[in-house]
Amino acid sequence: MPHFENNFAQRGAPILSPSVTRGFTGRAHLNWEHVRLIRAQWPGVLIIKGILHQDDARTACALGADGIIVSNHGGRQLDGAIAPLRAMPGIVAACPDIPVMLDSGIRRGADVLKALALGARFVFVGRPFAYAAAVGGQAGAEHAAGLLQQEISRNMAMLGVTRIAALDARAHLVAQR
Ligand SMILES: Cc1cc2nc3c(=O)[nH]c(=O)nc-3n(C[C@H](O)[C@H](O)[C@H](O)COP(=O)(O)O)c2cc1C
Repeated sequence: MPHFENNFAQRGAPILSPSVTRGFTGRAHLNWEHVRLIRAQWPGVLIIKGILHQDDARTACALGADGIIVSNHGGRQLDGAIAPLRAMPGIVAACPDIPVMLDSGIRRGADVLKALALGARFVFVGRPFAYAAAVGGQAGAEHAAGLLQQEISRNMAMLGVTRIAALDARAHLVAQR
């Protein structure tokens, strides 16, 4: 089983153990210097997840991130954190040269289309697939993926869009003030 390796990595009980205790002993030591060190030591693709502010996005780009996932971790961490969809435009503008991706709260095909229209190159889905797998195993997850696919296709038809690349915020979204 994979182990959570957040902060101070310690091998221990697997994530599914009922007796697992996760070590979040102090986070004050974490800063962008760690990203710089990781970038220097890791020659592979480096994606930074959890960015919600364009200044952080700019820093991540400057430090050599290959991609960003705009995410509030499914709204499970900082209560009141903004929705990734709201942060997207500023972050896409701040990082024009790397893929900007998004997760958190994607539940329907229309949510996927909104994220793509705002400039997301990929959209990820967490709990819906976890729930589907819990209920129906692989068939459940495939069913959930199929539902999303159908909704995306149907909504694109209703928008009059035939290609994902044709999605555009100005044409297909209305800004709320
Ligand atoms: C049970 C659970 C554990 C998670 N643990 C982590 C984690 O350790 N690190 C992290 O970056 N995100 C974590 N996430 C957040 C997911 O990676 C993802 O951002 C989120 O589920 C996406 O939102 P959604 O579930 O609304 O689709 C976790 C999510 C769930 C449901």
